Amino acid sequence: MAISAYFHIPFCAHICHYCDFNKVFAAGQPIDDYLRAMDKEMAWTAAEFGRRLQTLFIGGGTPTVLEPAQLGRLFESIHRHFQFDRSTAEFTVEANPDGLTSEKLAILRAAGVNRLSIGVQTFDPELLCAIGRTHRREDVVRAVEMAREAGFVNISVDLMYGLPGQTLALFLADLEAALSLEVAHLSVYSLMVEPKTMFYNEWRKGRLRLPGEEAEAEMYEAAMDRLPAGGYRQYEISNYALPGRESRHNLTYWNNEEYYGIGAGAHSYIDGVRRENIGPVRHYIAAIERGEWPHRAVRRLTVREQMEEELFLGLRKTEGVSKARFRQKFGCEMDDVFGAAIRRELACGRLEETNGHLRLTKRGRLLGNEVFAAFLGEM
Ligand SMILES: C[S@@+](CC[C@H](N)C(=O)[O-])C[C@H]1O[C@@H](n2cnc3c(N)ncnc32)[C@H](O)[C@@H]1O
Ligand SMILES: C[S@@+](CC[C@H](N)C(=O)[O-])C[C@H]1O[C@@H](n2cnc3c(N)ncnc32)[C@H](O)[C@@H]1O
Ligand code: SF4
Repeated sequence: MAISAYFHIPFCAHICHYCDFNKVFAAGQPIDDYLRAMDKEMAWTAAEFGRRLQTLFIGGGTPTVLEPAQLGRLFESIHRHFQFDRSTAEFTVEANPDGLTSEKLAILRAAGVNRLSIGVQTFDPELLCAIGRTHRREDVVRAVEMAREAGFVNISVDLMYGLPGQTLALFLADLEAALSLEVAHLSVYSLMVEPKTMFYNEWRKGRLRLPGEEAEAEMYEAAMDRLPAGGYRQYEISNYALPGRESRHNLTYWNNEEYYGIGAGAHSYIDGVRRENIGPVRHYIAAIERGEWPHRAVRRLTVREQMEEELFLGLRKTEGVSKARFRQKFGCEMDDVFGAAIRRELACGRLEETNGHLRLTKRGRLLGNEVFAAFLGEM
């Protein structure tokens, strides 16, 4: 059976003030050793769990900071260890708007990459500076143009809201600018202030001026109104797509299906077991060079935990969780397991039932975390 695979490239040319993903400043890093270590992890993974892939996602960090020759080696490894059908597999690479070149884009296309996810966050020059991004609005327009010239049709753009100093008016302007790009897919994330980021330090010192909960909710609602008016369907709490352009890779996560995670800090889910790889680059390389799987944590989920994940991940999708799929996977009814919490959330209008699916209402989407907390409280 074909499966999804995530490949992590933890290097960035510059570190953004909000980012808590597994990444390091690229200069001086043992990138070639890292790619060799990934090659081994790919070989072990393919031998143990199978070679056939249906979706591939190279994320980071910034995969496109790799030099052309390094990108070539990464793709050579992927093609040597795994098999996928170029015409049907979804193959995404993440990129920043600056630093993308037509040479790199051509290498991606030649390797079978057919989806490009560009991190834009905002188009406003002052906000870009405030969050530590190095690109300008012109870079975004040029990156999208260059990607199209290279043959990319399936392009996605990430935006963020709730940024320090961001107003509803500024965010509405970002939505319009994003719409004018006419890309296939938009992800719209609310800023999370996470430990070990520059923003967290400022926030602790009381120096980070965030828009506040109410303004943030208004921005979320603005996206939920404006993007569908532009032809995009919201298919997940933070994701919007033109018809047929939903991210199949990310849907494997929300459908609680299996995936490989290769590289430092990558997560995988296979046969009911979640694994998290070692994060620090040198420790990851050292484990592999000793001939050991680079795992930091391995946990077999109980059936109960698998059911909870089916519910929580599935509720992120606009269509919700399918009751029939739940029955098929677990041999029992969702209502028998979570009945009391479901009934309460239905009664207060944060959940609804349609076409055999349980899903968040529009209000529920706004209060997503509270709904999840209500379920967890019950458990
Ligand atoms: C981890 S980055 C990797 C891709 C690429 N380096 C970039 O910056 O676009 C992927 C996306 O995660 C989102 N992101 C990162 N940190 C975040 C945070 N603290 N809160 C919300 N979204 C965040 C951003 O929208 C970003 O585009
Ligand atoms: C925030 S999402 C952005 C996706 C993008 N909006 C899209 O539609 O393709 C991607 C980020 O999630 C993280 N990520 C995704 N899958 C992962 C996995 N299996 N293990 C570790 N990190 C993962 C990576 O940091 C990656 O840069
Ligand atoms: S947001 Fe992207 S470019 Fe910025 S530090 Fe995180 S991974 Fe690197």
